[in-house]
Amino acid sequence: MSVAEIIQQQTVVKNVSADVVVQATGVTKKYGGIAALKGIDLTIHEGEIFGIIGPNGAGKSTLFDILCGIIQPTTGQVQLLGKTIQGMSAHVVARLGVARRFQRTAVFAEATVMQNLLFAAHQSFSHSMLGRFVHSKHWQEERDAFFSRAQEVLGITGLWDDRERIACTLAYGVQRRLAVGLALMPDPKLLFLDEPAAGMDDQDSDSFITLVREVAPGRTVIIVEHDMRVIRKLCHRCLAMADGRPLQRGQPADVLQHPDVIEAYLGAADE
Ligand SMILES: Nc1ncnc2c1ncn2[C@@H]1O[C@H](COP(=O)(O)OP(=O)(O)OP(=O)(O)O)[C@@H](O)[C@H]1O
Repeated sequence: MSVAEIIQQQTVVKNVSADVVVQATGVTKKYGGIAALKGIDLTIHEGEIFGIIGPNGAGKSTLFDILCGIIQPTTGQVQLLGKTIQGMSAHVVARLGVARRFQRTAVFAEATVMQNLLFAAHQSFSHSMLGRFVHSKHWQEERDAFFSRAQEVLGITGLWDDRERIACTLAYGVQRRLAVGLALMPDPKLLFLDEPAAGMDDQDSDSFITLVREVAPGRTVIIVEHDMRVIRKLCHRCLAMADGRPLQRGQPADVLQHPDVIEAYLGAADE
């Protein structure tokens, strides 16, 4: 069975099991006089790899930041994994099982790959410094758990042989792999990837697509991406935006050839 057939089949399965993981209703965002989002409704189901696309200034990053709780909408509501996230700090949202891989490479440059993963794990520590002394047995158990999780993530991301290498000495594509590894440390149910393929050549982006496919089972993945090749190959569905509004949504092949979407990209290119 071809990859396209597998994705097609997965899409059909997803439509049957309609467990909603992300629900945004009437989301708007104003920055002073600028309306970055003008009313977005969005439903994403468990297990989907969902893309958000659109020309520069369409509002993708603003929507993405709102969906993962980094910024609050001006009006409207967002539910993640069944919980309304209004008023929650990004840290509390993360505890729901949400992880974000940032647009920048986002690794600790002078630390080894393994140290990077362990730092990422410590950021999600359930004990404060005082708590670590009071619950030292639990802390040690947690630390051991982080170490085994880091080993798992090294395997998943194909970074085992690089585990003792200093992050800044890794090739660009490998650093990006590590950045995904950091986001995978808490084993999130919902994984947000912000322009993961930016700056990659076709070979790196193909290997990145394979990685995301491998880590996707059991999670929902949301990607903002300019590279339409990645969207086409990876996503089950996508939302195309323009000027703060939804333009089209559906399977990438249909959305990308829709005249309104083509027009939005051409219009942006003319500006
Ligand atoms: N912090 C901010 N303050 C003021 N205006 C903002 C801010 N963030 C975004 N905007 C404006 O909101 C609109 C949408 O921006 P946003 O970054 O969400 O678009 P985008 O689709 O992600 O664009 P790009 O692909 O270039 O990153 C733009 O007009 C932008 O200038």
